[in-house]
Amino acid sequence: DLYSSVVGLEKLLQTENKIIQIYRSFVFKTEQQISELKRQIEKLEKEHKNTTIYENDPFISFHLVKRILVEWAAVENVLSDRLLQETRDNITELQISNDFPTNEDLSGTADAINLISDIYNIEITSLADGVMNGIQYPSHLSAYDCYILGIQSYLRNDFHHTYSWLDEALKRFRNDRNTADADMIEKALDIKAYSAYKLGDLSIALNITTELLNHYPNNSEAPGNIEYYKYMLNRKEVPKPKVIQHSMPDSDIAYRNICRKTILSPVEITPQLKCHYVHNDVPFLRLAPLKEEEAFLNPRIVLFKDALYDSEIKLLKEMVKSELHSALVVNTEEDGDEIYSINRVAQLNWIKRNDHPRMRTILQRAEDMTKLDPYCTDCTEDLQVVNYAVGGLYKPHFDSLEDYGLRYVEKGDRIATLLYYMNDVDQGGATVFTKLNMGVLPEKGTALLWYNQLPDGNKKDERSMHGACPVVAGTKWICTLWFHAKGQELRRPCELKQ
Ligand SMILES: O=C(O)CCC(=O)C(=O)O
Ligand SMILES: [Fe+2]
Repeated sequence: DLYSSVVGLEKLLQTENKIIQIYRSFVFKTEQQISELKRQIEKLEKEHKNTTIYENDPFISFHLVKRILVEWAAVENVLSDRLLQETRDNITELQISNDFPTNEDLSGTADAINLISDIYNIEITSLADGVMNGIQYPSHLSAYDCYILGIQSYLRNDFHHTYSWLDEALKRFRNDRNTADADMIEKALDIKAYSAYKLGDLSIALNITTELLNHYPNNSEAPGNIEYYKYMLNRKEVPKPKVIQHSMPDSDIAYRNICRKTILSPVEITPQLKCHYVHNDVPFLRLAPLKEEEAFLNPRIVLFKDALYDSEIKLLKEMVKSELHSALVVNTEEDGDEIYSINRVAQLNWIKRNDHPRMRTILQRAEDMTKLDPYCTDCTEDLQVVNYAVGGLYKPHFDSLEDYGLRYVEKGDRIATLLYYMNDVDQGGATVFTKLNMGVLPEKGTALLWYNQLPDGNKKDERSMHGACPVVAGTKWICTLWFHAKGQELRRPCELKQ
């Protein structure tokens, strides 16, 4: 998908530019043809006007026949179909390229907007006004935009959002008659009524359909529907909503609740959280100590400031940019196969430790922070660089691979996660720990460190469940280094004790 990463969006922008160029070129060439056409018509018209049949001209018949048969025929050729065909071919070529958005991109962007509304509890009207959690953004949604979002939600059988978006679209069409299109309003009323019916509200469905029939007396469906709604209402049976309300797992509820909070660090423990400079007895760190900040005490979760430098961030982004691909997750139901999932919307790529000489310094600092060994084979995975676009998220999960079958056993489990934030996110995108009721907002250059295994290293720490809240505005870049149990035997026992 193109919409779910910054790189994809850059491609889309280039694609749009190509569309502009194709049509501009068509217009330019057509204008040239038109002026050539004018020139030729004027020339032949002049000759035509100068022709008098009764004049003493020996060539009169030759000229007249030649003009009509040869010269006017040539005029016809100036208007070539080729230009139109060429333009259509260029557009088709673009449409079948990988850089052209698909219907999935459109529904994906609509899903992202609906998700932001749900997770952050933002009213559709406020969202459409570009106001998100009290922040006014420069961009907003038109009546037509709301209509399209309504149709997209409808195609997903998501009648709640369909109803809200079409309601909003109709309000906006009413306020701005210029953009109102009669067919669109008719369709919006029709689907809005149907959504109300699907949501189990027959009287609203009846009201909207009556309004529909008042404005569009020729609508063929409305009379029958009105009759049906009246009949159902008279039966006085309370109709059951036809939509299945999916019950949210507890972890999702906790996730949503923490994502909504404005202060993510738990008030109860904030006064106890300390920050200090650490040198871990490393001579270099005595000169340039690490800045460590506690984010949680039990289990211990810490932040390191300046864990990644701006130049390194720039380098890492450049290294992955051209080859980002959609994130996969391990499928717990099917033998740990990797699958696409709505639980993780992001694009990523991996960097090997030998891909660039500067990886050495980055790993050196990782070692200083974690006191774990990042160099040995199987001690860590490659560095995973991830980009989330608007709506990008990672639902609550464990990094520990305990539940995912045997294929990871060789390396040992992921005992610790070191997550670097590569930018400040305009809004959203916090990392939240659902069992701990706390979260951390991305801050450029800062790294977050936590343990996924209990101190004895043999079992997943249930408290390590975490997720990434949806990005509301801007984009989010992170990179992650997972430390595996293998190779850490000498470092782990004492260091992970609390
Ligand atoms: O993006 C985040 O904040 C969390 C990412 C994460 O949990 C992961 O990649 O495993
Ligand atoms: Fe994770």
